[in-house]
Amino acid sequence: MSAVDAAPVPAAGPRILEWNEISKHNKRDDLWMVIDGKVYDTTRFLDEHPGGEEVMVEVGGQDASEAFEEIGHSDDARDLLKGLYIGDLSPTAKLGKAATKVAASVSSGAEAAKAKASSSGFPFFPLVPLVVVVAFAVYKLLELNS
Ligand code: HEM
Repeated sequence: MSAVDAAPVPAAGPRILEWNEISKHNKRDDLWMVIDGKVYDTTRFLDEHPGGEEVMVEVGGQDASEAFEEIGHSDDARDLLKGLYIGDLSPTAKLGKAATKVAASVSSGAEAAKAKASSSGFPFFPLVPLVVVVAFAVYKLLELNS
């Protein structure tokens, strides 16, 4: 074997993966998942997972960050991830997720405000523009009087 053959393959940087590819790997015998923007091939690890196979298959081909964090996995579990790493989620896919999250939190905020308004028995929510108009009128009156 020549010296050239023995040389390590130069790192080409992480493999960038899109959801259309990742989502195909959602089966017991071919199972990927994304945790914090990194893609892991968990197929080999499946039958060793102390939490069982089922929970892993459920998040196969998807973003498992929340599920992974919710369990409160140990540092040992995080170390295991390194051996399963196969690439990074593409930056545009990450942005898409961030946008979805923002939209979801904005709408859930609005839903919460509505729920709050209706649960008090009085519809405060539609009154917001009225309050603004009244406040503006008072401000103008005070301005005229001064
Ligand atoms: C490749 C990703 C994962 C790895 C390397 C991993 C590793 C581990 C390890 C080492 C444990 C033993 C406890 C610990 O050390 O924290 C564990 C337990 C567990 N994991 Fe995972 N896990 C992964 C993904 C997931 C996902 C996605 C879920 C949920 C959907 C999950 C659910 C659980 C549950 C329920 C337990 C049992 C906790 C208990 O009985 O106390 N795991 N996992």
